[in-house]
Amino acid sequence: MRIRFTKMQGAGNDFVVLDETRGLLGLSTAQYRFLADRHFGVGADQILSVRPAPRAGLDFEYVIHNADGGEVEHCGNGARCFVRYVRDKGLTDKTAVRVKVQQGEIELRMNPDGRVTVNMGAPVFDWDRVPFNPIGLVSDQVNGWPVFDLVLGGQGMAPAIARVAVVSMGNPHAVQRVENVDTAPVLTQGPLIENHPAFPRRVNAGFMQIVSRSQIRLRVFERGAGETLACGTGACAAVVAGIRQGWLDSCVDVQTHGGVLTIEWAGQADNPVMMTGPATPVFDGEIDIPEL
Ligand SMILES: N[C@@H](CCC[C@H](N)C(=O)O)C(=O)O
Repeated sequence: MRIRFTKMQGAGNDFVVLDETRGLLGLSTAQYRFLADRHFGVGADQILSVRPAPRAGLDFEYVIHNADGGEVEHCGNGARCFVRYVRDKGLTDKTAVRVKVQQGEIELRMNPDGRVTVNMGAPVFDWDRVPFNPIGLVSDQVNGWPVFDLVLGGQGMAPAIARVAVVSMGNPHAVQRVENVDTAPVLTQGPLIENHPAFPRRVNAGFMQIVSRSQIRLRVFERGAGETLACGTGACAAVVAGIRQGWLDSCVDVQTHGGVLTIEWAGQADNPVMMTGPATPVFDGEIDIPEL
């Protein structure tokens, strides 16, 4: 099967975007994995499939698959690329669109400066909904906010403890504070946190360096994709965790290896998290996808 695609990136988190507004392509898990493969396919952290709105009042639905082929609930950088894509391709001329993702509905707005603002919805702290099982973990409180010690041990590494705050932005995140993201153990601890048994659907592992009350540096080892140059939901989760622990103000610039995302959160559980950042097309192409 030969399909058309658009390659996009948002702060260096890269995507293959597929137009399924006129019919589903019916790709298998292995075919998503093939598209994401940087040697045999196009190469991407995630695949975004744009579909028609499932009900009146919505403009579209978009479905997200990680590079490992698994479908996921949410993707912040992908949301910004999605809205740029539907406008560039003439699928809508609206500057504000409402879209269904797996875990709900989100609103997106194109700004005059070309950046995109996404209302990511309210963070979720209900452990069952993350999902997260804290039973048996040592916990503490920072500014009245619970943090948990994950005991990590892998082949060839001394046992380590990662003290994480847990939050869902529709998808699960475990965020720890580090002195310096450049030397943080992202590649050694990341896979161990991702697969820690306290997270039954695995988790995205964030490493946050506080620069000031309005600026952090962040690296994220993403579930199903490994370390990416930026993670939008990870940036939201880190800022929420930093505000809750008393370290950050309500508007924070998040410096990632791929660019800056601006995150705003008023601090109450039901306040939505707003994310603003870039969304850039890279190229259009066609590819033959094997039967997999
Ligand atoms: N890169 C994304 C997050 C994509 C999904 C994530 N890997 C997960 O499995 O939850 C973002 O920008 O938020």
